[in-house]
Amino acid sequence: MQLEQVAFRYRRRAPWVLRDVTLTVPRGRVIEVSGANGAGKSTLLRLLAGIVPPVRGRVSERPARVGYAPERFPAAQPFSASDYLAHMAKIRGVPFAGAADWAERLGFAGLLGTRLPDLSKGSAHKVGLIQALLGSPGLLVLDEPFAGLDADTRAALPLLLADIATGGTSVVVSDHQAGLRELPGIVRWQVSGHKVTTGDLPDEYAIVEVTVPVDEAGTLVDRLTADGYRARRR
Ligand SMILES: Nc1ncnc2c1ncn2[C@@H]1O[C@H](COP(=O)(O)OP(=O)(O)OP(=O)(O)O)[C@@H](O)[C@H]1O
Repeated sequence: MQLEQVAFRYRRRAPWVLRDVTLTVPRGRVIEVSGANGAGKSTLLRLLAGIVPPVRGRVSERPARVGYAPERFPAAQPFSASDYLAHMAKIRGVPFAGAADWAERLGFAGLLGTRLPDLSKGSAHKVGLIQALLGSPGLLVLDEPFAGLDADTRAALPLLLADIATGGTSVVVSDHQAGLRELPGIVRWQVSGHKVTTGDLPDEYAIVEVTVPVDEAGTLVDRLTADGYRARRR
């Protein structure tokens, strides 16, 4: 999936939130989107998920099935969690059993019969996550998924997301709480100054991995740095 020269603002003549955003969403990776409050992270996520269309530019090759969990789950709805999820599964044409599996993995199984307005904030948030995960989306977009989660679920979520990415899904996550900090292979995007910095290398650069004895690592990094290369010890 690609964004080409995408620009977005919420109203005509309002300030641009994002401008000239050109990027490729890698398949099968977890992508962490960070940036200051109000930088435009949620806006970028809405553009990726197709909740809002770009004002300028083009979004192409979005996977057919997209899962999206907004920052705040709208819990003021007169259904039980399981009725709500069964309804969402039906809309997407996927079996409800998937919702029950995710509920189990997120420690929510015992609350499926609870009415949405009676759920705690964190539990309601889990319903938002479960509905996004339904039906194996090719693109999974989660806005602040760690917010309000209990310690066990917070600890489990990074590996669960990595697992989903392994199946080929692009998992895009905005995260103020550094919940994904330790995840190996994570792709990092930074939103600031209306732009998105992806850290992608320009075509004329390559990454070379070198294995050296531990006691030579520091010297090698210093030498490469002195020679003008970007080197870091892993
Ligand atoms: N529905 C909306 N209508 C008008 N302006 C909006 C709307 N949503 C966001 N904005 C504005 O767009 C800008 C970017 O907001 P956005 O929510 O994308 O930032 P963010 O990086 O996700 O912030 P935070 O870290 O606080 O969640 C802000 O100036 C915000 O006021």
